[in-house]
Formats: sequence, C-alpha cells, structure tokens
Amino acid sequence: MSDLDSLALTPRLLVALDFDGTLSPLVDEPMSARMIPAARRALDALTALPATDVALVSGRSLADLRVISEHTDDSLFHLAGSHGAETWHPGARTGQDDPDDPADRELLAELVAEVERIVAPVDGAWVEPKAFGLGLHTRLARPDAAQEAQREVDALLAERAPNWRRRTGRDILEFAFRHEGKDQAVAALRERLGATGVLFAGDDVTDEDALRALGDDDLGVHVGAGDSAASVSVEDPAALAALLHRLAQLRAAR
Ligand SMILES: O=P(O)(O)OC[C@H]1O[C@H](O[C@H]2O[C@H](CO)[C@@H](O)[C@H](O)[C@H]2O)[C@H](O)[C@@H](O)[C@@H]1O
Repeated sequence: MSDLDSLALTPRLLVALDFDGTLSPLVDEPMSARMIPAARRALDALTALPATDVALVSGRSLADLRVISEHTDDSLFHLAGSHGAETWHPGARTGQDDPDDPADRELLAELVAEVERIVAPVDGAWVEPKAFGLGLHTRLARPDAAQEAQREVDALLAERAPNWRRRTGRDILEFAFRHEGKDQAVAALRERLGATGVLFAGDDVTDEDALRALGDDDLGVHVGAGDSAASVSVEDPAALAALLHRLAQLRAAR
C-alpha cells in the first residue's frame, strides 16, 4: 500500500498546504497570486469529505492570505497566516491570537521606513510591510544589487532588532518579531482538529519546519526541485493538485 493510500484511510485527516509556489505559481506581483483552478477543485473535493479538514499555512499576513486565496466568511478552509501567528477557523474566525508589545510595533514602523530608504535606489527591490515584520523582495532586482541590499538590511536588523526571527525564501529576506513557525502552526491545527494523519505540502525553506516535524502517520510533499525533508516530491502546483485530487478519490472510496 502506498503512503497516499494509507493516509487516505486515517480516521481524521488534515491537509495543510503552503500557498505561494505550492498552490499558486510564483508571480512578480505578490497580490496577483491565485490558486490554480485544479488545486481549488481538489481542495473543494477534500473539504466535502467527512472527517477531512483543509488548512492553508502561509508566511503571508492573514489579511493578504484571505485575499489571494479568495477566502470568504463562509469558507471551510482553516487559515494560519504569518507562519502561524494569526489564525482563522470556520465558525470561530479568530484573528491574531496574542496581543503585541507596542514597542515592537514602534520599532517595526521605524525599520520599514529605514529599509525603504535603503532599497529606494535599487531597481526591482521593494519592501513588503508584514503583520509582525517586513519582507525585502528582490525577485526583479539584478543579483548583485539584490545581494548588496540584503547585506545592508541584514546589518541594520542585526543591530536594531537582533531578537527578531530572520527567514529567507524565494527572492525574499524576512524579519519578524513573532517567532512562530509552520511546525507550530501544523501542531496547533493537528491538536485543535484531532487529526490522526496530516498531509503537508510546501515548496520553500520555511515549509521545511513543518515537513521536518511530521510523524510516521503523516505525509510530507515537496513541490519543485531541491533538497527537502519531505518523502514525496512533485514538480509543480499542477502535479500537487493531481496528487490531492487522487487523495480525495481514495478517501471518498474508503
Ligand atoms: O508561505 P508562503 O505562502 O509560501 O508565502 C511566502 C511568501 O510569499 C510571497 O512571496 C513569494 O511569492 C510571491 C508571489 O508569487 C513572489 O513574488 C515572491 O518572490 C515570493 O517570495 C509573499 O509576498 C511573502 O510575504 C510570503 O512570506
């Protein structure tokens, strides 16, 4: 029996998925990212099944994740935004789970302004203010200019916010004063939903936190090329959508 076949038989299944690069192809304008239609159909099929939950687990702020995933108030998908520091659950709709320290907010505003000054002369680099931090995007910058901007921003944050969590991703360098990771996001969802088996899929470095924390009854899927803690790899979002569709079929037939 394949890993997918046995996961389909688990009493309570959680399908937890990263968004960018996993359900949506990477695009130059982050707010124009959308789930590919085949992925949407597979997720809808999974949520329609008994004892089966679907969650989107993203580095995006919850507000942005709701926009790009076209998530509405009656949606059945659970959401974990900001790497798990913000959540939304059908029927409960919680937002940010813990209050912030005003000093963090003040420092964040100052740092966003300073990083914007650093990257203003760099073509193709820009700052994304995030719920608990900031991201320096360099997808459209020349590689040497991107490297130099990242070096300057790294130095600034090392001096002004040495305790913030640093993350790298696809043409992005991020810092946040909240330290939650996708491993904690999946653990919280698993506990809340009583999941006996989890499928987690992701394409990026931050997804490896969740993939490394999976157990024997779970299945990790890496989307794209490169090393991963996942036991299964697929080429792109379309191939992941096909795998999720197959999982829905197997689970419907159990
Ligand atoms: O955890 P994820 O859902 O994968 O979010 C990770 C980051 O996604 C966004 O940036 C990435 O996707 C953009 C759109 O495809 C792309 O332009 C960018 O180069 C990628 O880094 C988002 O803007 C970040 O805030 C997320 O942390």
